[in-house]
Amino acid sequence: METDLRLESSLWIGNKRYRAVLTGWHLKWTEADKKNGDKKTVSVPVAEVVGVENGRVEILPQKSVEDTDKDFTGGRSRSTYGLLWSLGRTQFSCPSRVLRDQWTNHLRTALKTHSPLRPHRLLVFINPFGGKKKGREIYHSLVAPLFELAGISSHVIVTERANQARDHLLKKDLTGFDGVVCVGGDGMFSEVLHGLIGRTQQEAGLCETDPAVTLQPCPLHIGIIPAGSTDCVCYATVGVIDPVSSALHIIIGDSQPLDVCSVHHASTLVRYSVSLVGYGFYGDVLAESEKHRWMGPLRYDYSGTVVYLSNRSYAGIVQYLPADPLLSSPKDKTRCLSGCNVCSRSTERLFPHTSDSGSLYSSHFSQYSNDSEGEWVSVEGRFRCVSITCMSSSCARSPLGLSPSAHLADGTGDLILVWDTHPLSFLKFLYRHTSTQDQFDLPFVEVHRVKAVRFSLPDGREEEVHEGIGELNRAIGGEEREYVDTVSRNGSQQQLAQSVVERETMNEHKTVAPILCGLCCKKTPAVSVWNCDGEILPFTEIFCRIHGQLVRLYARGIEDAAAMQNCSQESDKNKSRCITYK
Ligand SMILES: Nc1ncnc2c1ncn2[C@@H]1O[C@H](COP(=O)(O)OP(=O)(O)OP(=O)(O)O)[C@@H](O)[C@H]1O
Ligand SMILES: CCCCCCCCCCCCC/C=C/[C@@H](O)[C@H](CO)NC(C)=O
Ligand SMILES: [Ca+2]
Repeated sequence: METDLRLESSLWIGNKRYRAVLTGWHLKWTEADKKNGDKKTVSVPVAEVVGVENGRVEILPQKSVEDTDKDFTGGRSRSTYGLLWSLGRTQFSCPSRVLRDQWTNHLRTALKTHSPLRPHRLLVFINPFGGKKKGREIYHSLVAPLFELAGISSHVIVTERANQARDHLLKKDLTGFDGVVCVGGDGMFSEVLHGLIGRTQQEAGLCETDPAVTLQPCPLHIGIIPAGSTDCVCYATVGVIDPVSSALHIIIGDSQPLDVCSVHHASTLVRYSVSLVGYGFYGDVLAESEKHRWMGPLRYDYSGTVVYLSNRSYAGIVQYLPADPLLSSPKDKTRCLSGCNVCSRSTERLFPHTSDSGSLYSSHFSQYSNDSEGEWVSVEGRFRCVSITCMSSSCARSPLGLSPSAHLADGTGDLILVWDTHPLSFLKFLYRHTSTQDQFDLPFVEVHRVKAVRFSLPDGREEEVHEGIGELNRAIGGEEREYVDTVSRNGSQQQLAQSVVERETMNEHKTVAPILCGLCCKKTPAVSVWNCDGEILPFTEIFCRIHGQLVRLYARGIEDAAAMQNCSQESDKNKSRCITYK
């Protein structure tokens, strides 16, 4: 294969002559008319070539093609500064048209051969109302031209309502698509996540509602073009919020597996999460921020302040199933970076090459109370917040995230327990998220690497929940119903998932009732709500299980930014070698 693709000839870039060689994995060109010691070589891995077109092509900001006989243009993804990528474009001139055609054909074949995960056809959902409402503009001006250069055909749907993307993925024909791209924020990603996981389980005949079932990993990749308010999933898997960098990761077919947490209540599936399942502070902030959506991304800062000042803590019982402490620890001060060893070893553990793949986990979860690999641990008390995160959950506000040493794809989540404490101590904890100071190095904070978590209220608290809701309903004239009514009325799992989401909207006043009581009626509520990747859950008592590597993103994890930055400070010669061979 390597020898079939090899091609070598003289090429011109501008008025300089180069000796160019395609070796299969790399395209290299070396200055031809200089003494050996002064010759510079540029080496581009074929895997990072975006596309090749005949003629002299300009791509951004607007595409233009000058159709010449002997020229071709190559686009490559290039690290401009640290984790930020841009499109590098080089126009080559050949001695003849025949040679030009040979170059473009060889390069295109090399792309197919050496980057098997490159998408050919993508389904794109744009949320026109996410973040600063720039989704459409971002896609059409920054992303579509790159997809076109890469020869990717995309079917674009601009959503007209919430949950349209999820419903489409659950019901419509997806034949021929290699991946699904969402242009929006974490909420839009969550829609795609639910649609794809649900569809995959439907087709595999698996019951999503049963937490003991080993779910089937999704065959389609997910790409995220960030255009939301927090864009935490993009930040934590790419390292920057930049639509062009994300588009380039999609084009070259980068593949990053991701753990997913399924959240259940009384034998029903409530939602999936990849980032934060948080009770207490983070739940309250979300509930408060929903009232101020009009503020855009600023609503979180405003609500964070309001909730902090209301100084709340909540009683609860947390039970958790610890992960194997020999594999990794949330306090080991490591970072999950591109090519992470802990995640790679987990791939072998999660998908062993046996005929009975997944058996380890299905047997492991068949009896929660009698687990053979570890014992459930139970703690009870008052908490400022209880958070479960499958990944670091880093974002612009908190560059190292909720749990800086969490792994994207190790099959575990980190449980962070913040016990009730003095308001200033809690502020210290929050503030440490914005710096490199260790937020776990505080006497009222615990962190555990876990496989499953159960949260329940101390005896008698459920009644207080209903009292709180009743109180508010009486105040606003709503009617009181049991949560579980709606759940038991639905037969199929898919209807169930949908009904839960729809019910959240319908009964929002009930789910946020305790919070509103706290803020408006100046009464500290007995219970908080759960924030599940930016959505409020309609239940307080939940069970969470982490499913290792259930989905794959078009991303490669965080590259070691320090190394990349050192790279960009080196000489040109070293720079190209460093970026190329890293
Ligand atoms: N056309 C639409 N009209 C109304 N809501 C929509 C539409 N399309 C998608 N949505 C919903 O909008 C919600 C928020 O969208 P999105 O996540 O893109 O932006 P965001 O909330 O600003 O960002 P983030 O989630 O990163 O904080 C999502 O939960 C999604 O279900
Ligand atoms: C006095 C300084 C206080 C600063 C407090 C900073 C705390 C930042 C922690 C940010 C964590 C973000 C976790 C991500 C959650 C997402 O899943 C979710 C959906 O987008 N976002 C939100 C805001 O709930
Ligand atoms: Ca994880």
